[in-house]
Amino acid sequence: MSATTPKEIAREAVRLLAARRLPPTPDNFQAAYHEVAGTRPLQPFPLAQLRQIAQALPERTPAQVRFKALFNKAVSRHTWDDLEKVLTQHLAAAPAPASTPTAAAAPATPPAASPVTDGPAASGFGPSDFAPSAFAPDAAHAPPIAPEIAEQTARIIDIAQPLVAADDRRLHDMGEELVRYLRLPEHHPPTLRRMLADYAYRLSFGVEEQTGVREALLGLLRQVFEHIDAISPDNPWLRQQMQALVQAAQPPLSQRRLEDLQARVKDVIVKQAEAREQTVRAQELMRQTLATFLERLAQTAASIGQYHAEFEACAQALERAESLADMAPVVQEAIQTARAFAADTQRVADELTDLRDRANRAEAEVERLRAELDQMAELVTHDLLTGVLNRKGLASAIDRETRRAERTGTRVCIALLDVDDFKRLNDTLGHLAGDAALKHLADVARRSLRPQDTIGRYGGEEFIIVLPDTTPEEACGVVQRLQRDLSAHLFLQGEQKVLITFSAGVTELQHDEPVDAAIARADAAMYRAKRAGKNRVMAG
Ligand SMILES: Nc1nc2c(ncn2[C@@H]2O[C@H](COP(=O)(O)OP(=O)(O)OP(=O)(O)O)[C@@H](O)[C@H]2O)c(=O)[nH]1
Repeated sequence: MSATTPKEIAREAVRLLAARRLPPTPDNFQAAYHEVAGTRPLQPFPLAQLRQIAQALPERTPAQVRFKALFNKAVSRHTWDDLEKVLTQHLAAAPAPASTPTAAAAPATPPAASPVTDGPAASGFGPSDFAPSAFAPDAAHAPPIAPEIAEQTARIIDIAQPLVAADDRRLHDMGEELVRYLRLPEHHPPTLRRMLADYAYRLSFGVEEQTGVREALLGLLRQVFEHIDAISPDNPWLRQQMQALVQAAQPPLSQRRLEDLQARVKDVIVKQAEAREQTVRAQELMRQTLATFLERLAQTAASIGQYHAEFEACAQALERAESLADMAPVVQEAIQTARAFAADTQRVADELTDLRDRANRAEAEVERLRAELDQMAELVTHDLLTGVLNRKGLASAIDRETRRAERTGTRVCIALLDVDDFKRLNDTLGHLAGDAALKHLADVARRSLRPQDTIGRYGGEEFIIVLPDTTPEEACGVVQRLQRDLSAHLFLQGEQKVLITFSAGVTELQHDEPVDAAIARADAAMYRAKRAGKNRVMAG
C-alpha cells in the first residue's frame, strides 16, 4: 500500500529510518519523508558550498575560464537547471582525457576546447574582468580571427606601446600579453575579444591622461612665451617672434609643429644673446669713455688754473721789478713754469691719445662682435618679414622630410611659388605695400596649407612649399587650393583690395638627387606656368 496522506507518509518515513538504522534527525526524517512521498526536498540552495567549488575550478585554458564563468553565472542565479546544463555541456565538449593536448602540440584543436598555456590566467586578467557578453553562446562560437588580422593587430599594439604605455606599467603588461596571445597559432575568439576590450578600456584612460599632460605642457609653454614677450618690449623683432611662438604653441600639436617651435626658440635665443651682448658692450664702452673724459677734464681744468695763477704771479713780480737783477729770477721762474706747463700738457695729450687708442680698440672689438653676431644670425631659420622659414630653415625642413620619406617609404613634393607682377605692385603701391603683400601671402598660406606642409621664403617674392607624403597630383591640388584661398582673401591696402596671384612649379623630390636639382626643376615648371599666362600651377 502506498502512503497518500501526510500522516501515512510520515509513518512510512519513520519505518524507513528504523529499517535503515538511521537516527531520526530532522534532516534524515525530511529526506525519508520526500523519498516516501516521491517529492524533492525543499532544501535551501547551497550557495556558499557551490561558490567554494567555483573558486577551486581551474582556469588554465580558455575553455576552463569559460566554464567557470558559466558555472558562476548559474550559481548566482540559484538555478539547478542551469547548473546541470552547464555541467553536461562542458563535459560533453571536453576532449577525452587521453588526448588532452597542449597548445604547442595540438594547434589543430578547435579553439573552444584548445588549452592555451599563455591564456587569461597567465595574463592576470581575473574572472572579474570578463564582460558577460563574452560568454553568450554566439560569442563562444564566433568565427576564428584570420592570422594576418591578428598579426596586424599585434603590430599596431607593438608600435603604439612605447607611446601609450610608457607611463602605465599595467597597460604595458596588458599590451605585451595581448601581443603574445595574438601571435599564438590559434585564438579563442571570446577570450581575444575580452582581452582587446580590456586593453582598449585601459588605453582610453592612458590616452586621456596623455592628452591632458600635453595640453598642460602647451599651456605652460604659452605662459612662458607670453612672459618673455612682456619683458622684452623694446625689441620689435623679438616681440614678433614671441607672438609667433605663442601662436605656434596652440593645439593641436604635431611633431612638425614642435620642430618649428624648436627652430623659432633657437632664433629667439640667438637674437636675445645678440641684443644682450651689444647692450653690455656699448654700456661698458660708454661708461669707460665718459669716466676718463671727466677725469681728464677736471685735471686739465685744475692744472690750467694752477699755471694761470703762477703766470699771474710772475707777471705781477715783473711789474714790481725795478732792475734787471730783480727781473732775472722772475723770468727764470716763468720759464720753469712754462716748462712744467708744457710737460703737463704733453702728459695730458699723451693720456688723451692713449684714451683715444683704447676707444679705437673698443670700437674694433664691438665691430668684431658685430661680425660674429652676424655669423650667429645666420643660424636664424625664420624670415623676418613674413615669419615663415627662411632659406636656411627651408633647407633643413626639406632635409628632414626627405629622410622621413626614406624611412617611411613615402613621397615628398616641393612647390616653388613666384608672385605675379610683383614689380608692378611695388611700383604702383610702394615697397612697403609690397612687403605687406608678401606677409599677406604667407599668412593665407599658413592657414590654407595642411598641417604637415611647410612654407618658407626662398628669396624675394619666391616661396617654397614642402609637401610630405604627397604625389605630384595631390601637391598640385594643394597649391591650387592656396590660389583659390588667395583669391578669396584679397590683400587690403588701405581702402584698396588687391588680388595677389602667383605661378607655381611642382616637382617630386627624387631619392639621392641634390635638392638644388629638384628646385631647378620646380623653377623651370614655374616659368612654364608664367609663360602660359601666370596664376597657374605646372608639374615638372
Ligand atoms: N616690396 C618688396 N619687393 C621685393 C622684395 N623682394 C623682391 N622684391 C621685388 O620684387 C620684384 C620682382 O620683379 P620681377 O622679378 O621683375 O618679377 P615680377 O614683376 O613679379 O614679374 P613676373 O615674375 O614675371 O610675374 C622686384 O622689383 C624686386 O625688387 C621684398 O622683400 N619686398
